[in-house]
Amino acid sequence: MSIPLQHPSLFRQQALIGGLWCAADSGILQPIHNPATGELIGQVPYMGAAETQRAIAAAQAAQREWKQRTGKERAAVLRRWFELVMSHQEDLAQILTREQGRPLAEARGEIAYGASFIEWFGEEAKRTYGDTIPSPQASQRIVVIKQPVGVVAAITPWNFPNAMVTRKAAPALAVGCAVVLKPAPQTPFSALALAVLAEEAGLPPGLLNVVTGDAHAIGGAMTSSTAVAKLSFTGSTAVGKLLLAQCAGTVKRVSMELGGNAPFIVFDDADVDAAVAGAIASKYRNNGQTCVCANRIYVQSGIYDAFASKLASAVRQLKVGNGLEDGITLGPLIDERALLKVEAHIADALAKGAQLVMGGRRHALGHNFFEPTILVNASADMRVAQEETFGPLAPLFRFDTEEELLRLANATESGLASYFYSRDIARCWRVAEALETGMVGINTGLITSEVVPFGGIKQSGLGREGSYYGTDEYLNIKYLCFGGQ
Ligand SMILES: O=CCCC(=O)O
Repeated sequence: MSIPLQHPSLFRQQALIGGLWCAADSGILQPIHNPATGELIGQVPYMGAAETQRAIAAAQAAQREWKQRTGKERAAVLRRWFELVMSHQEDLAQILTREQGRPLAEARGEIAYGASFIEWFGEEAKRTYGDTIPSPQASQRIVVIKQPVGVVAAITPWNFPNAMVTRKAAPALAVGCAVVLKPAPQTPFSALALAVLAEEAGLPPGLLNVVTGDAHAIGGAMTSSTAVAKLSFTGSTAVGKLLLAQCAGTVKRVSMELGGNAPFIVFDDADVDAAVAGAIASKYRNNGQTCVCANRIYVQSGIYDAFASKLASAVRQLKVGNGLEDGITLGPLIDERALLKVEAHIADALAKGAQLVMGGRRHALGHNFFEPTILVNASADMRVAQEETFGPLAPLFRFDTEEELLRLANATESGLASYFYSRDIARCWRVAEALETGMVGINTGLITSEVVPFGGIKQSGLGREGSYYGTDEYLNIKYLCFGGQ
């Protein structure tokens, strides 16, 4: 299958190690398919530990020189990278929609979102400020400086093939680190295209390496290497725990952006139309395949029926199909495993007393398409209450009091995002402070951008990405004590 691109060189079917585009040592290739059609898009090298170790060595060598550059010099390279990404937005979106499935309009949005991290962290490169601390000793002066951690290993997910790469690589490169990236096996082409543009922007060879292939072998080489100072991972909590355990052996710094189970709460005093619009944005963005997507929708009894009926009307307006076609708002799910999980959550909920308002089945279009689904009378004993569905399923739970709601919303090991709608300012503060999540949307269903600290508490992760807090993840703090003053 060929992709009609204005710049065909953006579609790379090789990995990048130390500035060289290369094949796997074994010569083995991994086929990549379009989730909307099943068609073969292309192939990437199926690499393993040996290639990863070479990428780490190349990164280590390149970082020695890169960390000596000024923040202003590094910022200039990132600025060029940002501009190139934006000027190739259409081609990058075409690649992204084919490998990931999201509608083209949404894919263009992701390219701009991804680029915003390059722009933001390029600007922050000039602001890795230190500190001075008044000394308790008259003869001493105390200064705090920040230095790049060194080589960063990054493992990124398939749900944001572009933006999760830049959200890790941009801050790392901005502060003087080098990166070895393993993109998700389903969506390697967006990451490889970003690397093509980084090269064109003048990023020196070896600073951004992209290794595709055997997740287990590549991850193992990354976590066991003493040359890798930091691992940044976005993906499931189960894999995150495994990587955390592997990183213990070399006491690496880690950032973990793991799974969520976001409550979306609508109080009786909410603006119901605004809450419906927020629920559509939060639940159906990327077809429900976002770690901050609403997973459990709690609606207070007084407006439960009105909300359910307005939500159903809004969901009926969504159009399922191949993301390359005009007017499509929901693409396919990523793979068969994703479909099976949505089906299992629906079957479990129906068996335990929920009722279907709409959807509930694989879509007539076949492949990985699923009907947008709404369930009412969901309850705490159902899998939809306890696990992230990661699909277009909106289960509606009923609650009576704020106290009951907080108990239900916080009854999970996840703590990534939460959302609620209310027009009572006192309640807004009270509930925002009581929700056990790293991020809270109040009267909004969309909460992410490059300027905010994205991240979770509980088992949703460690560390923050984006915002000025995001650079600290790639910096070591060093304190200097000047004696004899
Ligand atoms: O799914 C993870 C990222 C979601 C976002 O950045 O909005």
